Amino acid sequence: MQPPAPFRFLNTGKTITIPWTLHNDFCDSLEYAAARIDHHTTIDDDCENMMIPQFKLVYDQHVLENMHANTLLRDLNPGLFLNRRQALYWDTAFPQDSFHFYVDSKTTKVYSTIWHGMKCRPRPMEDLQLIEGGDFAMNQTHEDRMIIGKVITPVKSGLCLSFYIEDPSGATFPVLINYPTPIPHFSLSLAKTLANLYPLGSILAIKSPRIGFNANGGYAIKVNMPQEIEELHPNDALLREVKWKVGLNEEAPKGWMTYRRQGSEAMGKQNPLVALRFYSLGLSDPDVKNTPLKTFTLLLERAEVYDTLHLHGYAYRDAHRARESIENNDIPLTPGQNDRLCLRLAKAALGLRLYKTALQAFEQASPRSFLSLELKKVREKVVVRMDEKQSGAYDWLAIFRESLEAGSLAELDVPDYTSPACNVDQIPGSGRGILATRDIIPGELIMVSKAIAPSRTQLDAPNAYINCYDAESKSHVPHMTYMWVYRLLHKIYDDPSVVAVLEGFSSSGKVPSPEQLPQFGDEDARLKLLFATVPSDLSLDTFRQISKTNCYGGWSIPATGTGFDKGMNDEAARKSRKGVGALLHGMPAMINHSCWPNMTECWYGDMMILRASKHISAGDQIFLSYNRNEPSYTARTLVNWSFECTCFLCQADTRPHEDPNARAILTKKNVSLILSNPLEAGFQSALASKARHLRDAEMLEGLVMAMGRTYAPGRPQGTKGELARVYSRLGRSYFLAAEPVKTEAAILNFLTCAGVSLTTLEQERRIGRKVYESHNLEDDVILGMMLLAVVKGAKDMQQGNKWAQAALWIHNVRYGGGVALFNERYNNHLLPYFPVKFDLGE
Ligand SMILES: C[S@@+](CC[C@H](N)C(=O)[O-])C[C@H]1O[C@@H](n2cnc3c(N)ncnc32)[C@H](O)[C@@H]1O
Repeated sequence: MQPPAPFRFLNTGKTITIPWTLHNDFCDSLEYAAARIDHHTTIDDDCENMMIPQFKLVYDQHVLENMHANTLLRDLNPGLFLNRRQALYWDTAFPQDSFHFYVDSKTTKVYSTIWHGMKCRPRPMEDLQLIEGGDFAMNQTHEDRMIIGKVITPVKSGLCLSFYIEDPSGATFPVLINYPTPIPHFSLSLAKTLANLYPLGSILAIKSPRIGFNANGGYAIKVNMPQEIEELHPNDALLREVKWKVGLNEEAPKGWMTYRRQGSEAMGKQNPLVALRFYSLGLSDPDVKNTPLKTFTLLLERAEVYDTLHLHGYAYRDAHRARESIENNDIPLTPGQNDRLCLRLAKAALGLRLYKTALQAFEQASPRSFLSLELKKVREKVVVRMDEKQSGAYDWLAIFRESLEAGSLAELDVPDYTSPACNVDQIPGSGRGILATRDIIPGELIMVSKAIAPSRTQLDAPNAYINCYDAESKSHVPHMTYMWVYRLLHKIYDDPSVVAVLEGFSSSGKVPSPEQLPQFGDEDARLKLLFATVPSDLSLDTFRQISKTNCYGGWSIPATGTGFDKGMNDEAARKSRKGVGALLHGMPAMINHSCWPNMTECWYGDMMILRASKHISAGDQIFLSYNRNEPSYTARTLVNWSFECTCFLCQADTRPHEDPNARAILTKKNVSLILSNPLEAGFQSALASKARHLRDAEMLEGLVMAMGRTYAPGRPQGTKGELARVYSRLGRSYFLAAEPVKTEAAILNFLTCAGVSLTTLEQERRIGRKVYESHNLEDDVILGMMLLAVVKGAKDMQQGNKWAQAALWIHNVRYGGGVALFNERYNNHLLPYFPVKFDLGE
């Protein structure tokens, strides 16, 4: 009988030979995979161009998945394992495999994984049974087992981290680690770091291992999270009985001081991940385990590393264990040691936003220690945070600056806040929702909420597309969701109280009652949970449901407000904003949607801030727009919500005589004019080319007429968002063409169509401002008002100031922070272009 032809992997060109015994299964699998391909062709926005490779990988995945299920490794074709000699050869023969993790690549790489259930806590080694590699079955996660092996080849970092280990029986296995470090983006470019995390000769315990295929069609142990691997000290008690048949000599045991020094050197080189390895090795030294003061020292040092990595839960647990190791053995501490303990406890508690706990830590500190300055600084910050939590009076300018400093994945220690003016209640037809308990005015702060798990795919996995397949629900998991879940798992390991929050979300189709709301603010409960065993594991499917119904796509507030030069160019505006990614929030997830909302949201780093944008009466429901609160955002109507929106705007859109199609065609045809920037050649030359601006204006006036005819007669003026955009652009052309009267008319039309309601004379007298409330709080409304301020101010400075103050008011409703923040965002940008200095009041 002829052996079957090798199977060529579609995406790689690599081949494997299918043994006869499996040939029929294999062919069935192919058919099965082909039948399922349609199901897997939808991908998210980030990865449009990856359609075909992803498609092929899914195909491969199904083929492989169905091939050898439930078969023990020792029964499989041994040809698919490399022996030791081959493994070492692999290392030298393919040096080109050794490139940085993801980051060097110019093209997106597609990488497949199958995820079998989420482990919400790292498994302690005591719970696991030690077995040999041959006892594993294919494509199964061996929940209660672990395998021990020595690293016998240097680490290579291609699409995932890979190296070979040899188990005590002498069998070799490749190990593939998808994300080898606790914070995904740390995994990306640190080739040296990665090699140092798993050096030659180190002894690893791989917990709950799973056997799958590597890209060459051979077998490999697959690891998703770094917590699934633990390094053992050469003198570890577990190794006492282990007899190595062959293999490298393990790293000679070093004294604990050596590990400590190496840890501190790694920190000095700003390599916290390597430091973590050394401190952990030191801590697992049996000598250290028996000497409380050594344990204390190393734990505090490791806690500092965790703090640097923003893993405050781990930091707190280490500091707490350090304290216990001393207290349980009645060991006196020097004032210096005591204060280091207090500082570590307080910093970790601040990071976790456990302010009462942080204050308690300070109480133990001595008043005149060498750390007193640092302790004082941290204490002051804690006091400010407690105040904010109590009163809702935040220093937005300081928080804004902090969010910029901390970069695009800023994780701030700002407290959450929910105004007493609102309450969660059951809403017929839409589950839980939030009602106003009293009248609320525009600009009132309603909620502040830190994201539970921020994730940005561009940062967490640049140039990579992860094609994840959930083995439990047998379905494909979008890349964004996969990355978010990955981060969320780290958050759960760090702070298990997150699980309690997740359980409060409507994830299973049935909506929990308001009483089942997770307790977001209970510090004592959170502290207790930090030391509790997380009971349940959540399935990837549950995570996916939670992310689908409750995640917001956030944009952190940019350093500068949109000025005249940036205009309304969507693309430019998009680039200038920093996407925070998929964000899950606690309380804000209780808010229902309306395309005509009465609230506005913004983000400072991972903090979501919600303020009322309109007057809300007691008993009214408060709404957010899950899209953007700009009526001109036409994509709004294309979104396929899982519910029918019946808001004012959707009603207007579906009236008889509306012609949204004609409107969409007109917008599309003229998009380059509407979105063009009249300031392309700079402010001065733009002012000089009056004729060009008048030509633009003429075309825009024509567009206003044509667009106007697409709306049904009697449609409320404030819901004509597409028209608003045209008017806004028209206003800027007239402004540059030095046509003040026409500028004023165009901008006033823009504001009306954008949903800004201006005050009547009586209202203006009463509340002292030009704007009563506004549906649209985007930056171009602020810009429009500033232009109006300039043209009005040329004739009447008082009127000019009023419009400048209106712009400030809009800014303040959305972002808070008053004149100080407005100046910070506009002073180098918009205000210097104007011939007059406005009195912004306040
Ligand atoms: C972020 S949650 C809002 C809180 C949710 N009502 C609850 O009880 O947990 C989003 C979900 O609420 C429901 N929802 C939100 N806005 C709605 C609306 N305007 N009409 C009907 N259902 C809505 C939908 O089921 C949606 O998937």
